[in-house]
Amino acid sequence: MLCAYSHQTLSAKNAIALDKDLMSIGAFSIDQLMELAGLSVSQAVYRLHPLGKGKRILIACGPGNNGGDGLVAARHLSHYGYQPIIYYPKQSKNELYQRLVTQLKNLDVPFTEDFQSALRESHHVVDAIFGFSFSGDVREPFPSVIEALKTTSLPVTSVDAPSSWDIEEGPPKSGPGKDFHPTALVSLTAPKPLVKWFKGRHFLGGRFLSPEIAGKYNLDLPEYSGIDQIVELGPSGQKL
Ligand SMILES: NC(=O)C1=CN([C@@H]2O[C@H](COP(=O)(O)OP(=O)(O)OC[C@H]3O[C@@H](n4cnc5c(N)ncnc54)[C@H](O)[C@@H]3O)[C@@H](O)[C@H]2O)[C@@H](O)CC1
Ligand SMILES: [K+]
Repeated sequence: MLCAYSHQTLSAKNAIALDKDLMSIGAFSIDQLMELAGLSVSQAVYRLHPLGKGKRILIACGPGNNGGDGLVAARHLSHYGYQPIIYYPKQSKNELYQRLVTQLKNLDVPFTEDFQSALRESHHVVDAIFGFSFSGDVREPFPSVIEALKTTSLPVTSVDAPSSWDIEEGPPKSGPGKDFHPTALVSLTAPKPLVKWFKGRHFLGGRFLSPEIAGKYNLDLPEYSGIDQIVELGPSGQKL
């Protein structure tokens, strides 16, 4: 049964504030949060796209933490038996990301600079390009990548936000992201206001909220079951 409820979304401003609270009040390190976020994404891909549907998963990673979630998800997917391939054109020099890249190289996970060719050989795409800190027009080299995500016939799973969507206002009215509607979305911590415009399969992940922090942001979120790192929601964030 679907039942709508209030306070199920987090504005971009509150998502940033909550992220800081998780690291101060919550005493988490960014590595821990990214690991749990990426683990959630890997579980959503496994749920949506079991190994028998095809093993080649193209993971498009952006320059920030959304991209880091993609790198972590790729490592888990490799351990599950998938064959991830990474497109990561704007690599951060930050030590955290460099370690994530080394971990993937140690598993012989390939990196590519040719997104279009990799797309032709893949079975599923993970969009880990931009999350809650995206703003403005999409800058190079990502416009053609977003355009390809929009037109591909492959399923696309977006991490935290469909990349190029405004966190509050949803799909852009012009540019490469116009009419980009991914197959699935994994909202991290809590759905963002953009879910009002989302129509696909929707999961919540990032199982790290304490009652204190959830209460501070007045979040009324569903319970995770057993050892699951994800819980399925309605497209606009309703509890199922
Ligand atoms: N508390 C949470 O919910 C957590 C969130 N995490 C992830 O962190 C994400 C937010 O990470 P960040 O704040 O690093 O930001 P993002 O990863 O959303 O994006 C920031 C990067 O994108 C670039 N960028 C922004 N607008 C652009 C444009 N128009 N064209 C081209 N490049 C653009 C910025 O220069 C910056 O490098 C979340 O969406 C989520 O995926 C997790 O890693 C950890 C826990
Ligand atoms: K994304």
